[in-house]
Amino acid sequence: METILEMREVRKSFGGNHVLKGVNFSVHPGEIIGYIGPNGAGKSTTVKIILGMLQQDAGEILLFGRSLLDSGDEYKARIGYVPENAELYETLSAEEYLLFVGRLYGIDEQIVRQKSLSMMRILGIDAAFKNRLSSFSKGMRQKVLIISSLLHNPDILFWDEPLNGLDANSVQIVKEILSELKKDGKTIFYSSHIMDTVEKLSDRIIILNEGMVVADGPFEELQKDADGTLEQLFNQLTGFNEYAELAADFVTAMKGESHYDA
Ligand SMILES: Nc1ncnc2c1ncn2[C@@H]1O[C@H](COP(=O)(O)OP(=O)(O)OP(=O)(O)O)[C@@H](O)[C@H]1O
Repeated sequence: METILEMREVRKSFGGNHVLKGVNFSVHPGEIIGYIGPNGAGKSTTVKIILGMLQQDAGEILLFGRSLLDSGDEYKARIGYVPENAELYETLSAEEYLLFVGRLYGIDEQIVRQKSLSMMRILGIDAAFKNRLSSFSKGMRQKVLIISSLLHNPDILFWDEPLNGLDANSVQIVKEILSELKKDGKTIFYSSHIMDTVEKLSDRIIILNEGMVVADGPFEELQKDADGTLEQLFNQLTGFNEYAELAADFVTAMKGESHYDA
């Protein structure tokens, strides 16, 4: 089957911290992939490597059929990225920020203004089009980031925690938008900690744990081994079953009754 993205034995360490220990997976055009794992598992690191923001120590990445090592920068015009913790230019208005992003992609100003305003209207934030981003709430900022990642009509989306800060209604819209984008032939690679969304939305789920892919398949297939929800499967595969004990320890620590020395 044709692939749009291939990770082959990708490794990355920060000092002595071995974050990616040989990551392998493939993504096919038009798939919605949920990339999940515990905090610090290396999800954002993986995406940053694919986007050329970090360099892997070893392994190969093929995007659009070419190794990233000899792809130059042009491939980035076909990618839409929502970073996990984006710094927006606070002093710019949403309009100015989106025009700035549009300019980076070489899109005509009038088209950017019209697209931005329409998308903002649909997401319910068009009244703030001319307001400074410093006045935007967390969810409003997230919506601006989502819009900015789509202005250039990319082929593949890398959305890191796209539902961050969104209210339940907005989550619903964004989920539907992802389904529409899929229908339009886009490939979507996203990470999220909201397990029931990942379970329902993803064609395939890739679970990263301790630097390795520990599960890769449609939920229905993964479920055969777990016989439960994605959350239960996630807990099982990441070896996490002592939450009750940890919660009790946490409250003990809060009261200053913990046995750990400073
Ligand atoms: N620039 C960096 N320098 C040093 N260590 C880093 C750097 N970026 C990431 N790390 C480390 O790499 C590990 C993986 O981080 P990463 O942000 O990829 O995790 P994640 O799976 O996206 O986590 P989360 O679910 O919390 O967002 C963490 O231990 C983190 O501290």
